[in-house]
Amino acid sequence: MSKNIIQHDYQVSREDRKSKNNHNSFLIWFTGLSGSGKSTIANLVEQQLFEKGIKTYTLDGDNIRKGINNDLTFSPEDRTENIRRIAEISNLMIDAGLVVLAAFVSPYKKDRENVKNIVKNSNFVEVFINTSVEECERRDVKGLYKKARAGEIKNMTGISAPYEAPEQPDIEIKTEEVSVKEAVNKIIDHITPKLKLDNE
Ligand SMILES: Nc1ncnc2c1ncn2[C@@H]1O[C@H](COP(=O)(O)OS(=O)(=O)O)[C@@H](OP(=O)(O)O)[C@H]1O
Ligand SMILES: Nc1ncnc2c1ncn2[C@@H]1O[C@H](COP(=O)(O)OP(=O)(O)O)[C@@H](O)[C@H]1O
Repeated sequence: MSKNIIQHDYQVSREDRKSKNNHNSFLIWFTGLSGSGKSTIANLVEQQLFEKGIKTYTLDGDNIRKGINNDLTFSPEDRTENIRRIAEISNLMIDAGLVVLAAFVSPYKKDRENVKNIVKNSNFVEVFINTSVEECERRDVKGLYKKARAGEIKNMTGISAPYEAPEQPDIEIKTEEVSVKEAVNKIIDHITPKLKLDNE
């Protein structure tokens, strides 16, 4: 089927959009357990970028799993499809000239590798929000761990489903050791050089 799909080249290119925005576009991918701190940190990173005039957009479970991916469960296969679609959406947004922040548990290494392949290595910054399951369970922001322990939620990452930690993330944040502010600063410091256009 795909052999009959012929890509149309449009006159306004990704490069044109980047130079109009005066910054590069890429994907900052936050992975970690539920309650690890992905949304808290991504939200503050986006605010700082936004205030500097950077064009951003954040994708997270709320706007994706309630919308375009509302047909998907937490089975391994559906998580893979969830992450694949998010990667494709991110790729379009990168094309549109945005700095995309994506905050998903994304527990499988092969799925995160697939994201990197879809958006291309140079457009992918992996941020591992490394918080122990004990701490996430203690925080239990949404009461999900309690439900998982009671057997009301199956496939709960960290309890009854695996989390494959990144081995060489671009950035690792141990939230039990650093404050939210320190975490945000570390990420901003890492991505600031990446924002600069190559011809500057
Ligand atoms: N079984 C199970 N395991 C993990 N998480 C669960 C589960 N059921 C519901 N939730 C809630 O869904 C959010 C995770 O969705 P994601 O799309 O990020 O998951 S995944 O990347 O497809 O694994 C996750 O959001 P965050 O807490 O923001 O990570 C949870 O609120
Ligand atoms: N250093 C830290 N970094 C991020 N979150 C932290 C930190 N210390 C405590 N928290 C708290 O942990 C919780 C993380 O929740 P959330 O950001 O929704 O996680 P996730 O998006 O990974 O599910 C928040 O209540 C946040 O205030």
